Amino acid sequence: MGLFSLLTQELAMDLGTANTLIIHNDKIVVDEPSIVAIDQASGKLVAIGNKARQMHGKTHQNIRTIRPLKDGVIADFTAAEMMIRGMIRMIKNRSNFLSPSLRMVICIPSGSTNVEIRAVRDSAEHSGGREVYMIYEPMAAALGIGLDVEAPEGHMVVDIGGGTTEVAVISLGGIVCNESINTAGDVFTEDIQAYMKSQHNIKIGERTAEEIKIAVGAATDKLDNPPADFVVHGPNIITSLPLEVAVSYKDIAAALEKSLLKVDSAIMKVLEKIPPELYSDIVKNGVYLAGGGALLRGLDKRLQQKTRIPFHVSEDPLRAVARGTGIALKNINRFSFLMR
Ligand SMILES: Nc1ncnc2c1ncn2[C@@H]1O[C@H](COP(=O)(O)OP(=O)(O)OP(=O)(O)O)[C@@H](O)[C@H]1O
Repeated sequence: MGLFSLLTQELAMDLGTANTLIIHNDKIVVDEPSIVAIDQASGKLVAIGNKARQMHGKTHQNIRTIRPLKDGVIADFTAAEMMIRGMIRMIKNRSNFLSPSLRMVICIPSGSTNVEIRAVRDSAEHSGGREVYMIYEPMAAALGIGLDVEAPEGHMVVDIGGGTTEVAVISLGGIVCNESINTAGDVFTEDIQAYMKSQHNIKIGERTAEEIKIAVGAATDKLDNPPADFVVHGPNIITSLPLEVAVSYKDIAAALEKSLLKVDSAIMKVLEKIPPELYSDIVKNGVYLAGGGALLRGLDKRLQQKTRIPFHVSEDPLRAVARGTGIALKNINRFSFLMR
């Protein structure tokens, strides 16, 4: 090990609205929900990641759970810094991680403003980052999927995260055209809460709605292998008495339809903007789906039917962006032109 590598530690971070992943030495060393629990009186950190998530919706007045990111960008600076610091500390606890000088690559939504980018950079620097580089999420997703982003060939990626859906066409190491909308996993979860209230008179929390989405979430009401119904318990919104409701994937497809139409429309907008030479590459190569939203059952089939272009769900879509950020870090000189 050279002196440089002893003095400089490197890590790649997928700082997401829903989940934060850190790659160190080519391994995912942190994979935690992006949430912290704070003591209201002292302002001190009580829990982070999974532990804080377990408290979400169950706290008393002295403890507040905060998700520091909203719509893909930092919404609460103090909480974001606490979270980044705490997650970096998790690596230190797991290994002999020294951080005299920390080099970090962090991904950011392609629609970020300069102020939002500055916020991520400041938070990373305050958390110990000496050299901080940024890479746009769709570019990281494409690298993580294994696409040759430098080739003179069009690749299209749709990354449906917790806060944003990013649609981008990449060629020659750059984003040729893109759309970024705030309709993604968090909105799908809210749709399910609203649907359960309006259709079944049952009140459910964010965590239960997310469980339903994972268990029976679907983008179409015609699935070849439908999942079993998911049974939900909660209070009747009128009587407050306990209710039990069996939710089917068809219910969830109906609940998500309005939001999925917005995703369809973002994809159509990008397809309309693609230069013809790249369009034919995309028809040939297909479009890659990444992010947790890619796991919605039947989403690839739905999009394929709407566009008549093949859609592929990438391998381990929840980790594609983190993998790509790690690849960018490992090849920092080669990919410096992809970073800010
Ligand atoms: N099996 C599943 N089906 C549907 N949605 C899922 C599934 N698993 C996870 N999700 C959703 O995926 C979202 C998280 O995805 P991901 O980790 O890619 O987002 P993120 O990187 O944190 O967010 P962003 O990129 O918007 O900042 C959450 O809304 C989560 O509920």
